[in-house]
Amino acid sequence: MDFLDALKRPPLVLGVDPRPELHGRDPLAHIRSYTLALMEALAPRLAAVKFQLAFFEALGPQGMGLLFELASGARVMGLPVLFDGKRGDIGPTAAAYARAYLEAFPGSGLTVNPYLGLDALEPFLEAARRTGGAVFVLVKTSNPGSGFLQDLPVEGRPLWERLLEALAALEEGQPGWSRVGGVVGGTYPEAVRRARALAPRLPLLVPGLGAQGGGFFREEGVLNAASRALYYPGGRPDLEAALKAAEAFV
Ligand SMILES: O=C(O)c1cc(=O)[nH]c(=O)n1[C@@H]1O[C@H](COP(=O)(O)O)[C@@H](O)[C@H]1O
Repeated sequence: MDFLDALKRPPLVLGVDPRPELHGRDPLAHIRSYTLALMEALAPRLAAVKFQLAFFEALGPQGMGLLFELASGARVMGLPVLFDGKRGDIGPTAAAYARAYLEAFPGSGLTVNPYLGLDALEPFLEAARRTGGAVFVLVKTSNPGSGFLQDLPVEGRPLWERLLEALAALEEGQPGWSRVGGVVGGTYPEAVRRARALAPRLPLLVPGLGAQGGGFFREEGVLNAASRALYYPGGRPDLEAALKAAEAFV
């Protein structure tokens, strides 16, 4: 499955960030059954499922096994899988991260961190080209302090805009959507619109919908991601409420 197919689906991404304390006495078993049921119920309304690696890593080795099972389940349901790991390192290590999450685990998209520079992004991009994947680079993140580095002026423009333009240049000359995307927080609506205008061929992952106060964007190529607002509507696992929440968005 090519991750870019996500862009032909409804523009909503289910974020899976499981908190074991909300899942009763056998949390892993409940996270497994709830997530599978939720993905199945929401599938026609979703572009993709985004698994936040930190929450699975925090569950230890069994959590990583569960991640593999749930990501495989999503693929069987025909849903593109995005791993949110915000990885980034020197070339050979970046290549190992890319092998891990775009090949060994059944993902086809991965979030990455651009702090090491464009050469360090290349192994991710190379893996994405080979596997039909996509790489989403942190551009303007949703958190209140993101401006400290990301808004720094560079030749009169915010750093994140310069980064976005450099990312757009990576896949120049290729037809269709780029395999490099940008992450722009929905808590900064002006930045989402500006990013859409500056890099029209880049898929944009826009997290922050709902719980962080971010809105829903209908611009082409925008994937709106919600974790708590969809996975724990009302603050707990609730299939019916999640379906209603998804219906309200899409
Ligand atoms: O890359 C991300 O997905 C991401 C980028 C960003 O700028 N802000 C952000 O919140 N995220 C992730 O999106 C999810 C947001 O969760 P909710 O606030 O519960 O919807 C978390 O998994 C975050 O790690």
